[in-house]
Amino acid sequence: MDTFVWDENFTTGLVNVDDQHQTLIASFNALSDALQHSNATGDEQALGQAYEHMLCYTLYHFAEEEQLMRECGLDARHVQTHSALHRQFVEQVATMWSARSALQQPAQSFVGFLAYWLGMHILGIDQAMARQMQGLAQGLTAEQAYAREAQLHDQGTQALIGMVGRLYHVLTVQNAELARSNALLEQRVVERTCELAHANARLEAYASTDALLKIANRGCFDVRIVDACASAQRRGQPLGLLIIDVDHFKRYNDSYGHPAGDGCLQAVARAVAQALPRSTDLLARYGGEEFVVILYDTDAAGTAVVAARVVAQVAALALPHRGSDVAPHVTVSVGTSAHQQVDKHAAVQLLAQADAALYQAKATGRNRWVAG
Ligand SMILES: Nc1nc2c(ncn2[C@@H]2O[C@H](COP(=O)(O)OP(=O)(O)OP(=O)(O)O)[C@@H](O)[C@H]2O)c(=O)[nH]1
Repeated sequence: MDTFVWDENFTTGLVNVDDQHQTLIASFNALSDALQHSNATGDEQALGQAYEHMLCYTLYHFAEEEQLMRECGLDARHVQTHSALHRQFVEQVATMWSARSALQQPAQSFVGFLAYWLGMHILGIDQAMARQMQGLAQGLTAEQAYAREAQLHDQGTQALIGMVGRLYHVLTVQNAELARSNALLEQRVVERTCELAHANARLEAYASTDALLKIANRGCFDVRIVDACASAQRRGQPLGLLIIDVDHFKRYNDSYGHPAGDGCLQAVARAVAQALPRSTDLLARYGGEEFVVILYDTDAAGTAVVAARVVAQVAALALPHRGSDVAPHVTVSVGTSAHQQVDKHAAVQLLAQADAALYQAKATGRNRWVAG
């Protein structure tokens, strides 16, 4: 549907100018269609082409009109004002075009601006140009034609035309500013969302990490073991578990003091982490001096290998422990469990079995692992 409809009042009587106005209106209407179309389909390429075409033709028409005015010898004051309006239009249209993505209703705003501007321009200054050209043809001097044109309009009409022109200018500037502040606002929202996501991630990590040992805490383990069982069940994969307890740790604290005990736990956590073959395995602090490890896709044999490695790795630390009657250094006991086929009760069972095995490891001399 045509946005801008030709009206006989737009006829200036200058054949070339009228023809060009008709072509210009056709290019405005084509752009209007492309805007509506791109709204519905997102086809930016056709829209860009329609805009380029409209702009090129506008520039061509303005240049032709300005040349015609000079050739006819119109009064310089008119030529100057008229050319300034052309330049203003090109600036305004470019501003609106670049800001259109931030406008509430880009198609309506943009096309509305084109239609009203062109209407005002043809009815106003283009008709004034045509009348002055007629004046010249009738033998008036450029100055006389210009003066007669001024008399044609009462002061109220002149002021009104001037005001409408200024109104367009203000509107365009405001639209551009609105678009800029919208873009700024959007950017701020993106930045704040990003900061919030980082803060949430930090909070989540903080909430699921043991402050002393910097490994997963009990809460994290409780969630992960349920997930691990569900995943193993779904994929038909085995799942292994270790519970690790530092031997005679109370005596360690008693002998070396609580801060040294903290350091010992940190060293043990590092040693256990080194004994874990896969980055997907989860080491967590189960409580006090107890650790727990989830071994994904690991059967009983694999679990036994890891358990043996944990016991050896901690012993290899050779951390002196004068209170221990097991060895002169810090040792751990490990209870293991592994399910070949995981079902929905697996988490509770794996923990109970590993716990019972740990008890056995303690009861049978410590510094060892026992399979549950
Ligand atoms: N330094 C320190 N000690 C802790 C921490 N958490 C728990 N403990 C201590 O660890 C000790 C655990 O002692 P018990 O549960 O009796 O076990 P144990 O002495 O290791 O003896 P077994 O397990 O039988 O070998 C307690 O004295 C707790 O106070 C901690 O974060 N830092």
